[in-house]
Amino acid sequence: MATDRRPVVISGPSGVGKGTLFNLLLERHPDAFCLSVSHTTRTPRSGEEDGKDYHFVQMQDFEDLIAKDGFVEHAEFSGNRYGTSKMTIEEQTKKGRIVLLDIEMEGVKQIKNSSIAARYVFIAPPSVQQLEQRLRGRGTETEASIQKRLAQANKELEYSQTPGVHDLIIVNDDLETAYKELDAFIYKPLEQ
Ligand SMILES: Nc1ncnc2c1ncn2[C@@H]1O[C@H](COP(=O)(O)OP(=O)(O)OP(=O)(O)O)[C@@H](O)[C@H]1O
Repeated sequence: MATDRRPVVISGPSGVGKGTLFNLLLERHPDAFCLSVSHTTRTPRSGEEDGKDYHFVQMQDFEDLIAKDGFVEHAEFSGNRYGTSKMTIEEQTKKGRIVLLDIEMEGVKQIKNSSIAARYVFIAPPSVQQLEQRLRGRGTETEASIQKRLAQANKELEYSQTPGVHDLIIVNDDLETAYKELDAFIYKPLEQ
């Protein structure tokens, strides 16, 4: 069991392999982790479940929660709001699970300014060219979306160079090697 129970914030450019690494952690340590479920004001897509994929809420409820300082981070994308509530993190941590958060750069900045004590891992690609290959290989993005993600990736990579932001930067070149580094970091004994 991990002795350091703080939530683990994992960030990195789209397509770098965050989802793949999360899935490996969940698969290899059943019951040890949980993915933080975000709040959103967008309407559910077919197949999405309230409380599992997202907590689907009305705009007014979302704004009330902001006013009560209930979010560790929140942001707006294409007219919809998304956020991670403090209560979600606290409830899961109380249940004995280590909360894994998949958060983009602006959210990382907000969590660092919040009252939540977390650990920060950045996943970097071996190169921007390889990142582009992975995004294309995944087959989920349009050309415009790929270009948008690559432009954003450059900003994320630049920010990741800021000293003191991340506790660990992992280059996801060979997947198994990257996984081992992440696992070792999470299970590293708590520093006295
Ligand atoms: N080490 C690796 N070597 C080669 N391919 C990889 C590696 N890690 C992940 N991939 C592949 O790269 C693609 C992108 O990975 P993934 O979907 O996990 O990225 P992500 O960071 O979660 O992206 P997003 O933020 O857009 O959700 C997938 O097709 C995945 O199988």
